[in-house]
Amino acid sequence: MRRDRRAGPARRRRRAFRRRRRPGGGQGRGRRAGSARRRRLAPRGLGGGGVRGSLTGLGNLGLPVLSVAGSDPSGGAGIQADLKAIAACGGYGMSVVTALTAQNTRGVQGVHVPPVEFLVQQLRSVLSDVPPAAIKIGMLGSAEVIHAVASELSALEAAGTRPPVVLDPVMVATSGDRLLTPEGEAAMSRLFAHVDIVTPNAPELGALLGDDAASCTADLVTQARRLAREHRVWVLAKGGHVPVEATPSPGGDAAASGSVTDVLVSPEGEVSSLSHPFLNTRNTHGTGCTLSSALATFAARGLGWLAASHAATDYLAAALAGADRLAIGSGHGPVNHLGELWAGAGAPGLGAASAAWLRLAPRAEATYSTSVVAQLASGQPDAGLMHRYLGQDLAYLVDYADRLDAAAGLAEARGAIEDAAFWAASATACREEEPQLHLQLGAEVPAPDSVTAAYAQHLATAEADGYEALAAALLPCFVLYAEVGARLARVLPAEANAEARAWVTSYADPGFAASAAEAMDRVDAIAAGADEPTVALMEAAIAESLEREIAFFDR
Ligand SMILES: Nc1ncnc2c1ncn2[C@@H]1O[C@H](COP(=O)(O)OP(=O)(O)OP(=O)(O)O)[C@@H](O)[C@H]1O
Ligand SMILES: Cc1ncc(COP(=O)(O)O)c(N)n1
Repeated sequence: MRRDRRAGPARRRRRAFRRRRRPGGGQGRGRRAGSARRRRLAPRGLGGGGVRGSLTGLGNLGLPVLSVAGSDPSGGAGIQADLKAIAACGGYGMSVVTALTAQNTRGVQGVHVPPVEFLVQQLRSVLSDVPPAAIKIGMLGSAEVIHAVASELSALEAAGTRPPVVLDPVMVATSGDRLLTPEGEAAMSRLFAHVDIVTPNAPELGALLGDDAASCTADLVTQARRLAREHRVWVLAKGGHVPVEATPSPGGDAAASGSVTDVLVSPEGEVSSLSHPFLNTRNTHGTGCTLSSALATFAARGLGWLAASHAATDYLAAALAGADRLAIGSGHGPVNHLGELWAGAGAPGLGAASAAWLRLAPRAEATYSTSVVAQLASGQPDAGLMHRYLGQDLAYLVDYADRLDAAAGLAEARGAIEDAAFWAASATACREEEPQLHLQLGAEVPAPDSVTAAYAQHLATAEADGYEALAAALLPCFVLYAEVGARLARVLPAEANAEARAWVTSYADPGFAASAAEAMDRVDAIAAGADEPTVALMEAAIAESLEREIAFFDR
């Protein structure tokens, strides 16, 4: 399929966040969780707290959730992550800042804890005006801060107004940098009497118990039960640091194989496991912050701790699955907090072609199960299969280049000179450049088979429908190949053979990604000038081309 590496850089980065099917049917589970509303356990020692009801006309959306946490100026963790997660999960986020960090995706360069009196002032300002429906506590920084927060919570308890409280006992960042003084670590348990649920990761759980970090789920369960029993508190012990058997596979935004298990233990010692596919991504900065904020928000919305834990881990799994599409920073990037929303409802300003492609993302996942892509991902594609596929691709490219030229002609006729130049340059690359890969891999041009012919027929029909439909029909060949190239580059085994490596290198090329992004931008712009029926025609053409691509890869 054809894409052009010489067609110039994309003007804007493509915003292509794909919706990913949630592991284990997240929606269904969410619905089950919803039915658990009202069964939420009241905070210990309190008369209820609970759901505030539909005060706003938004149902149980938009209830205030307070994050008491540190600031991460790079936006992936701390209050910045919390506010995004709270919003994404349906809450109204508020934040009281405990500490400022100088950090980015590579690590923490500095920590500043402002005077504790000012923290107390912030808390009282917020609490006296906007009683939160739940509170999440994150980075505290020092023992002094811990004591101050404990006192404020205890004042709320005395007044009978403490809402559900989630404590993420943040000690060390993903980068390994310390976020709490040793005195603070020792003081952390002082807060347990004033919170409902604690969400330690494995090293934090070990530290809280004066034990080693759990190295398997069974140990995590044992330790979580101990903490829950000793402090009469719910414990959601996170399994992200517990070793997992993982082998790369292509079947996810980040490759998934094996699972990560979090463990929820009630104060009475009842254990529930929450498992999600392990995602082979380095973009895990702020997962703990995100999870605890989501948990607080679902509690604010009236879910019990088990239901809220399911909903929160499902949300996080989806945000993690979309993390690689954000591409923020050079270290451990953030999760994609709003990716599911953008994919579902669309994002403001998103072009019609981009939006159509986002909506098609669940369908596009089928690409990774096709014989050709799955075998390429294994690193050892069957030679016969590749020969057949590459030969048909050569045959396809002949026709595709002609259609690109046709698009150039139609664009020129309308005076769209830049579009015309882009399509024409793409056609040239399609004839002169791309087949070199195929020929290098030993392909010969055969007669088009029925799949290739059907794709050619679809492009011909699109051309007959007009410039807009043709441009739309040409698009998936660019963007799907760029996406497949990028994803396979992440999961290709080190021992991949030369054929797999050459294919993946070719389509993971940044110049090609830029061309695909430019194609998307141009088709978005074409759609922006089209009327509604034409946009509908374009959306249908994109969907049809995707089907043809999937069929093409499945030989
Ligand atoms: N690679 C992964 N794939 C899937 N889920 C993950 C992965 N890494 C972490 N998680 C999930 O993210 C959440 C946070 O887990 P983790 O044990 O890493 O906590 P944490 O150390 O507090 O997070 P952070 O990375 O923010 O420090 C858990 O729900 C865990 O299951
Ligand atoms: C302000 C702040 N709070 C919490 C974390 C922990 O998040 P992570 O462990 O993902 O770095 C962080 N890095 N920064």
